[in-house]
Amino acid sequence: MARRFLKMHGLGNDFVVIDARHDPLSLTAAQARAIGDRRTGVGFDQLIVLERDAGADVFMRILNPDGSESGACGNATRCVASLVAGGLGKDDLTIRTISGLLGATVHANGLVTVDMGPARLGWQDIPLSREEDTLHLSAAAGPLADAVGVNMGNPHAVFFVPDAEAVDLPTHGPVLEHHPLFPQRCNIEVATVLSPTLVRMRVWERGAGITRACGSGACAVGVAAIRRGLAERALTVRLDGGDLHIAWREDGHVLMTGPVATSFEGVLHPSLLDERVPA
Ligand SMILES: N[C@H](CCC[C@H](N)C(=O)O)C(=O)O
Repeated sequence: MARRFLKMHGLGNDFVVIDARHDPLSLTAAQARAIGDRRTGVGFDQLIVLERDAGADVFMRILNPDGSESGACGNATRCVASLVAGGLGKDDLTIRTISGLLGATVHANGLVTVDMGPARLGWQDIPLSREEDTLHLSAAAGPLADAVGVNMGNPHAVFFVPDAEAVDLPTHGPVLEHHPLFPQRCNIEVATVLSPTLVRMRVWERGAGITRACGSGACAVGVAAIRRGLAERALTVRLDGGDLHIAWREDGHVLMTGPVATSFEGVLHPSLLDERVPA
């Protein structure tokens, strides 16, 4: 069966969004990988499937290009909020993920704020494979060491470095993503504090590799910088694709504000959804 989709992005972190609220769709990991191939499929950093939810305006399922599922995607949550708000004719929304219920507000200027929920900081929350102080993780690769662990609905390890531009992420990112300290693998951020209100970051995403932006990663970087005493509770995080504004409230919730964009709409050819498609 052919399926309509939207291509959306937040700061160049791009998504195939399939609205399955009226026509349920259950995708296998192999189907997600097929759609995600940038030459033989459509290509995406994350595949988002919208479903109906009895207790929220919408449920969003988040799949990586390797077919794995994630509990959070900050940039896609902004895109989904903007899309669903338009359809429902309201600016304040609730969005459920497998990690919980999020609140979002679409502002008159088009920017969207998502309450990404509380940052979870215990070693079991990240999760780690053994008890460790999440302010100083033991996982290391090349020059990268002494990370801060943060769970934003998905796992993150933030490495502060003198110059984030100089880090060889294609080499060290996958080693750290698969480090034995992280039983569910990990999203890896390298960050340089430019001032107490401005942090530069680059990301190696679990299941996706280098992307131009990662919203949950920007939240994790903000929280990590604040925990280390390097930043104020409201700051700008500068990603390859642009800036996100992050605020860590006293109650633990992390607010993320940034832009959304729609680039095109299309129809998936039925062969991409064929179960026999090679993985
Ligand atoms: N790009 C997303 C994160 C995707 C997370 C995914 N790579 C994982 O946790 O496996 C964001 O804006 O937050």
